Amino acid sequence: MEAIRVPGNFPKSSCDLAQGWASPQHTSSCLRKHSDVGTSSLTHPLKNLNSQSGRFKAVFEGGRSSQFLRRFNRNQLLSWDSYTGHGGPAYKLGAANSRISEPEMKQGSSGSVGFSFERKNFRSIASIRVLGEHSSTNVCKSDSFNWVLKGRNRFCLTPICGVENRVALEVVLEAPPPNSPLHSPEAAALESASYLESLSSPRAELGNRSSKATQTLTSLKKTILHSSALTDMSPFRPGHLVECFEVEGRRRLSGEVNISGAKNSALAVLAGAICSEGQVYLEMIPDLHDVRRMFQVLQSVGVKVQRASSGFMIDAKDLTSVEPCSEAVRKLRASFFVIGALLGRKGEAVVPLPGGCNIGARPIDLHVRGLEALGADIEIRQGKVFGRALNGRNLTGGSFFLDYPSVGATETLMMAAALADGHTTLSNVAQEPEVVDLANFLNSCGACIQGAGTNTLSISGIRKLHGTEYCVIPDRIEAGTFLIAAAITRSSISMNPVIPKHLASVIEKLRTIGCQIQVTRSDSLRINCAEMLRSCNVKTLPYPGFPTDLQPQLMSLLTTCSGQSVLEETVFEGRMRQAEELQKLGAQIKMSRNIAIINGKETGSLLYGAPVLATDLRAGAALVLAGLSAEGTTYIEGISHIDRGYEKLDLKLRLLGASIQRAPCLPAELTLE
Ligand SMILES: CC(=O)N[C@H]1[C@@H](OP(=O)(O)OP(=O)(O)OC[C@H]2O[C@@H](n3ccc(=O)[nH]c3=O)[C@H](O)[C@@H]2O)O[C@H](CO)[C@@H](O)[C@@H]1O
Ligand SMILES: C=C(OP(=O)(O)O)C(=O)O
Repeated sequence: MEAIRVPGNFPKSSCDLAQGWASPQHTSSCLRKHSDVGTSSLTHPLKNLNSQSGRFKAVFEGGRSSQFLRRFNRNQLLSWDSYTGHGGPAYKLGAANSRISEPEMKQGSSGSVGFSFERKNFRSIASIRVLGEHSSTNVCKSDSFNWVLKGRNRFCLTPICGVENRVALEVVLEAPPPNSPLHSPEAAALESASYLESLSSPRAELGNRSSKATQTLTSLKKTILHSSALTDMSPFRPGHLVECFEVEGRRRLSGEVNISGAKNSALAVLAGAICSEGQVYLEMIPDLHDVRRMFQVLQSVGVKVQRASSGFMIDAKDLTSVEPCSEAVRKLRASFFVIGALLGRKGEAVVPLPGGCNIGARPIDLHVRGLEALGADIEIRQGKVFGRALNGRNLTGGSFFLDYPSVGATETLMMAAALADGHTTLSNVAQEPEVVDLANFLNSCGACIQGAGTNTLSISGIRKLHGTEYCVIPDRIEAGTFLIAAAITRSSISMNPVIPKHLASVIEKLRTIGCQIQVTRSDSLRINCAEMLRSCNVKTLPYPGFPTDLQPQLMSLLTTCSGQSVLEETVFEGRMRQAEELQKLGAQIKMSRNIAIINGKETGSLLYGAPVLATDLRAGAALVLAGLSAEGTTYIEGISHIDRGYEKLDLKLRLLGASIQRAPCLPAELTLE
């Protein structure tokens, strides 16, 4: 491999800080102030490199000055792409480091530079390694830099340790052989990295999610982004290069993590917005693939969706169709719940059978039978559910007992009954916080729903619902995932906003195994974990029992606890597929149907990094957590599942000090060849 050294020469006094680390603001001002210093030059002409040579190494010294990078640019092979000293691309691209606390991230970030590699010399970037080096008296650690692939031949590098007087970076680029998949047009899949990083605008990035919807509807009418930009999807195609998470384990986490709005509430409330004929302003809507797909579902029946202020404005006044887009519906479970709202509003609906996590059969019989009890005629053919009010106009109130307290069926029927003629009683309903959130939302639109949070709902139908402003609850499953992340890494972290009551069963189990959890404010939690945690037995149940959506993550944790744990999944029959993947990391798990017997030995098992596959959303989260604890590197494929339901999981973990990156990888079926 050829190496090019690029020396920089920056005066020491200007940017030094006593501790060797600066706040981003300080770094930024240093960068601006001294952009005219530095005498970088190429000691080896890059242009002499043979484009076929495969890889080269470039070493930058003193590389924290934009000017320095501009000069580097003039050597033609690297072209300066973007630079900001304060709150610009570094922020937007999600550059993060454990040493930058979240409030600092909000205000600005250290300098970020984008590099473009001209294609005449390098066809594409296969991988980048950024290495820190000792320089002068300061130590620059390798995790003091962050990089993001921005496409086939562009990447963005962010030196977090901008205060270092003399910094050396080593960037290794590999130009793959001409027949590599990277050279095919499909290499555009690499751009998914930048897509994922750019999912939210800088303002939305870890922003103040706890703020309530305070703006008036009038001011919110000044929307800032049109809806077409809200539903862009990643260009993944089967068989092409995909992203995986690369997790370096055995690092402690610290700091505070910001919890997003609840996925399952947001999706239900978005479906519920169809019930309203007024303008609905929603806050705490997380930026997730599932939410974007839900926007597509709404838009396909004529609902207007616009980003407004820090939330979204939804206008379902003029519905143009009762048949939502099949492609979007088939990608998530909650999309199906719109059938209740459409039948309620229009007296008819045609909704494809839904998708969602592959965790069991997931029938819709309770939805169907419940709708029939409300006066709908339902027929299922060609993968679609055709429903219409028997009287040709509206649904009518009725009584229905759910054989199982299904979350989705309760939500579907609540929406339908809210608009039906007359009174409805639903018994043995789900009591999950997301069900209560939907009821609160519909009531804020003028619906009359009583009993949410108990096992019986009493609903008086109201023909027309009005607009509202509503803030979705924080995601208890995301919060639970971070609690377990702290436990599996034996760390101490805080989180906010949360509703501690929603996590009661989870907190209780974590305390049983030895974690200390304090409710520090009404909406904040802190967890401290000792080195030795002990086993426990857990069974998933409908709320307020232990949530099935945290079972896979808990399984990862229990593999590291001393003694034998028995974990039973009772909600979904196929939700322990992560066990097989955890075994690849060395976990001692014996499966018997839906029961996992986990042996953590006397001192708890040590996991070892390996390539694994996320088979669904929470299984993916479980593997990330296991990777955080494992010795070595864990590569997690199938992370599109994780992006369905976690808002920037990797960025949030990095902010806590984890080493987790998105990296391009060949999907399993290609690597088998
Ligand atoms: C988008 C959303 O909110 N998803 C959540 C919702 O899924 P979802 O609403 O699909 O889950 P349900 O509560 O409906 O499912 C629970 C059980 O009931 C069964 N069932 C369900 C409906 C039906 O008509 N017939 C039937 O037999 C299911 O197969 C499953 O075994 O609740 C689950 C249980 O808390 C969570 O894991 C999901 O994250
Ligand atoms: C199972 C889940 O989601 P969905 O119901 O959307 O598949 C989940 O959130 O864990």
